[in-house]
Amino acid sequence: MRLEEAQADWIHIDVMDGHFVPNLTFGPPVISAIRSCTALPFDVHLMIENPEREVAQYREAGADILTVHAEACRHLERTLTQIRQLGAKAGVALNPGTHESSIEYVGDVIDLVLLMTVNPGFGGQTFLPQVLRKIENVQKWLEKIGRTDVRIEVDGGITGETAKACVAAGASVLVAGSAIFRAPSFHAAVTDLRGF
Ligand SMILES: O=C(CO)[C@H](O)[C@H](O)COP(=O)(O)O
Ligand SMILES: [Co+2]
Repeated sequence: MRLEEAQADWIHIDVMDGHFVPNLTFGPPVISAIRSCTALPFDVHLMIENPEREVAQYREAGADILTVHAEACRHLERTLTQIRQLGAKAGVALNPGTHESSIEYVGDVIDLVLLMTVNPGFGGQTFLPQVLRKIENVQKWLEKIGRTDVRIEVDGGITGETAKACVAAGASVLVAGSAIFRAPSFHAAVTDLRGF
């Protein structure tokens, strides 16, 4: 697999339902079909309404990390606990316009915080620099509650330059779509991003 050769650490998979975001991708059958292609962890980003109804199917399909949007969950704590009970790592995602205080009371049941650095729905968008302050705030909050094991992931418009600023602010997982898939060499693109 080309992403393994490129030495990517995880495969980030964007699931969009056409309701939570104005775009539609695929569901568990496609994830299940590609599961046998690689042993790399599947980092599944669920941009779907009411994810609690579907997390078990995505886990069954091969997700290692399941990230749900705080904006899409009526009972966020319950959904994150449900993901952990399924044996997956639980991630919570925030849109650029959502304040970090919306995850203040779920600090005990998360393994990852995904901060969207574009409005979700499409690849190839421009990084929103105002999210850098949110990365710093989340990093400080995780330190305060003694959860420095929780990773901060950034997603959207990540390039060499924006990656550097995100890592300086506290991010440790970089999602890159266009920066890898539009590059002449996947390996060179991953190596570039790993430099930060
Ligand atoms: O969740 C996403 C969009 O909703 C994608 O993961 C993200 O946009 C990655 O693509 P790019 O690096 O091209 O911005
Ligand atoms: Co994503």
